[in-house]
This record gives sequence, structure tokens and C-alpha cells, in this order.
Amino acid sequence: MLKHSSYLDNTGKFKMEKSPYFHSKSRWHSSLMKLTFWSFIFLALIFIFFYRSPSSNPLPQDPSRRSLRTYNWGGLAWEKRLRSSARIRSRDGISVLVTGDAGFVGTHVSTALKRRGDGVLGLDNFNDYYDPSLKRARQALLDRSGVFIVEGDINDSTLLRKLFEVVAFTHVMHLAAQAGVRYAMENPSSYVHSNIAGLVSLLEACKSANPQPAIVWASSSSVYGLNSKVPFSEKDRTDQPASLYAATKKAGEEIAHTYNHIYGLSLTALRFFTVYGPWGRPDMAYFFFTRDILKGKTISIFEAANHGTVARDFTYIDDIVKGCLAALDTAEKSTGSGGKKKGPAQFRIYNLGNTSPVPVSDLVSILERLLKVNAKKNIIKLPQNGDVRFTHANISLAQRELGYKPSTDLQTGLKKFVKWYLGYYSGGKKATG
Ligand SMILES: O=C(O)[C@H]1O[C@H](OP(=O)(O)OP(=O)(O)OC[C@H]2O[C@@H](n3ccc(=O)[nH]c3=O)[C@H](O)[C@@H]2O)[C@H](O)[C@@H](O)[C@H]1O
Repeated sequence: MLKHSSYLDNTGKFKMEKSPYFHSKSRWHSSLMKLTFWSFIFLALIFIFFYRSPSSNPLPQDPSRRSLRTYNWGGLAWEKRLRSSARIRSRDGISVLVTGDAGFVGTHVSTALKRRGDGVLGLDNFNDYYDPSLKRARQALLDRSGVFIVEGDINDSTLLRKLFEVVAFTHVMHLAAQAGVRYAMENPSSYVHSNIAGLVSLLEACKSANPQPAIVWASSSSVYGLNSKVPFSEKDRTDQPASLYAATKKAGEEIAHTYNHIYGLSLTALRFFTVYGPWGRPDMAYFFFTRDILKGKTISIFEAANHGTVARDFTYIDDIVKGCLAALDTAEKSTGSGGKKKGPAQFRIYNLGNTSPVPVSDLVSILERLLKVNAKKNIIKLPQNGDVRFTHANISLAQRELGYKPSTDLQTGLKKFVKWYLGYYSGGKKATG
């Protein structure tokens, strides 16, 4: 088939004429190109919209993916801030990287370390498990005492490597974790992400650091799970966790042992027993009971079968801080270097509790007296969502080896908490869960 015809024009020149078919083909071509172009633009816009749209961003809904958030770090000024925050200002001081620094325990431990002249650098991802504005307020508090918090995730190995390059930390106080016993049923992957993958990422960075730091980290009383022998001793079995939270903390203890064994990292796990106090966690019962009692909202108090008591060995934050500092001060150096073990290293596990369990109903009575408000109570059966009936710490090992001696009873500690709570939230801040 002819595509175009040719003829001699009146000048005798040979001319070629495009056929109608040729015309329509070229139009077809340019339409196809236009269509392709606009389809591409359309798809690109859809991609940008979905990628950037907050509703489709998985981060707020899925804390296990929070590490995908990008944080701004790096640069000479940033490194200078790191060094200044971590600088030791006292004789025999230590230089500590505190993970989860904008958290409840992190804030108190960092303040105490800084006060005695130790160098402290914080690391926190400021996730939204509970009200991030409380974490920002803690950050402001730490900033005033000279502690800088790097914003980033413990799963970010590049960032961790950089921190160890800039500062030769002598110790790591590892407190970053996904906390909360009941929330583990709602968002199990966030526990694996922070308490297992995050721990491994941190230990990898510590093992490769030169010098290797000694690590003290937060385990939990929940590892005793269904253990019914009281008080709980470090020698008791911990292979019957009642929640995924407990299981990840227990797994953490085993992972820590591996890094101690293979790489010579000095590792100390502290099993905290229901820590409470000023600047505490809004997801914990004493905190949201206070909020709800003041609002006139009904609170649910759990009871075991046959009206059995549910009790906790509530431990005041100042006692926990003393235990943490004693663990740091007695931690021996790691023995490895360049990722290689040079000899056996210290491996320790301690209970940090109060040794006097209090029924949850008594906790509520104390709050009612302190707040001068009668609580609206709903007594319900202990749900099967990870809670255990009671906890009770045997602290003789910590007493002997750390000089740990808790001195604050629940009444005294809650009085300090309530004073802080009323002061903090009277400033117009809303207590959200
Ligand atoms: O020691 C730990 O390792 C853990 O301590 C904390 O867990 P728990 O001891 O369970 O504290 P928390 O939730 O304050 O409940 C206190 C009591 O109130 C009861 N409780 C709770 C809620 C409710 O609505 N009603 C109720 O009676 C409930 O049954 C319980 O008896 C930390 O959150 C956890 O992260 C971990 O650190």
C-alpha cells in the first residue's frame, strides 16, 4: 500500500505529497504522545498525593514503622552540641548515652547524672504512643540542665554509628522501649520493633564502638509472668510471660546474654517494678486514674477471681534513679574492641522494686484522699490481656551489690506525683492518654 504519492509540479521539480493516511497517522502519533504524557503526569500526581497525604502516611498509625520518619541530624554545629552535652565535668565522671531520654525514667536519670557532673547525651524518637507534648516538656526541662536530645530512632544504625564516632561514651543507659502491658494486644509489632530489633541495633553499635561502652538497660518485672512464688527473686523462672511486652523484655535479656558472651559487652538488666512519680507516663493506671477522678469519669478497678486482690509493688522514681546510677557506677568495662571479645565481661540482672505490694484499690483510696474527690468506681474482672495478679520484688541482690534501698512509700510518692500533676496541668495543658 502506498504511503504517499509523488508527482512533478509545474516547475518540473519532483514533489512528494503526504497522503491523507499519512496525516491521520501523524495526528494519531502526537495524540498518543500527549496521552502518554498526561497519563504520566496524572500517575505522578496520584503517587505524590498518596505518599505525602497524612491520612495515608502509615507512621502515626503504625509505630513499628516510626523509624521511617526522617530526622534532621548531622553537621559541625550538631556535632559540637553532642560533644558539649556529653562532656564530663567532674572528676571520675562518666559519659552516658541515654536512649529514650524524653521518657519518664530517662528524664529523671539524665537530670541526676548531669547534676553530679557526668556527661549526658539523649536519644529519643518522640513517638506518639502517648501525648508527645509531655515528652517535649521533659525535653525543655533537660535542655535547661544542659542535656541535648538527638531526635532519632534506635533502629537507625547509621545514626548510632555517628553518635559513637563523635563521642567516646563510657556507658549507655538504654531506656528506649515500647512500654505498656495491655497495648501489646493492639500493636504487637511495635514491641518487636523497639524492644527486640531496636535492642539488637543498639547492641550492634555498642559492640563495634571503640571503646565499647558498658550498657545498663531497662527490663521489667513483667518477665516473672505467671510465676507464683513470692517475692520474685532473680533466680525464679521467667519462662511464662503473660504478655507480649513481657516476652519481648525476656527476649531482650537473652539477646543481652548473647552479646555479652560473643562480644564481651558489659551488660546489666534492671527489672523495674511499676515505676511512678512526677513527669510519669499517662498510659499508667495511677496517672489516668488521677485524670479521670478529677474529671468525674468512672475508673475501672480490676479484681482477680473470687474478689481476689490485684496488687503491684509500686516503686517511686527517685528510688529507681538511685538504682540506675548505682548500676552505672558499678558496671565494669566491656572487654572487647573492634567487634571482637578479648575476655569475659560482666553480666548482671537486678530487681528494682519497693518490696511492699499495694492493692490497686488502696492506690485509688490514696488518690481520692490526695485529690479530695471521691472516685466513681467500676470493679471489673481482671481482663485476660496481659495483666498479672500481683508483683512483689525480692531486692536483696540489688541491696547487696548496688546498695539499693528504696525509701519512698506509695502515700509519700503519690503526694509528690499529685502535686506535680496539679501544677503541670493547671497551666492549661490537657491531660490526654
Ligand atoms: O513493672 C513493670 O514492668 C510494668 O509496670 C507497668 O505495668 P503495670 O504494673 O501493669 O502498671 P499499670 O498499667 O499502671 O497498672 C497498675 C495496676 O492497675 C491495674 N489497672 C490498670 C488499668 C485499669 O484500668 N485498671 C486497673 O485496675 C493493673 O491491673 C495493675 O495491677 C508499666 O505500665 C509497664 O510498662 C511495665 O514497666
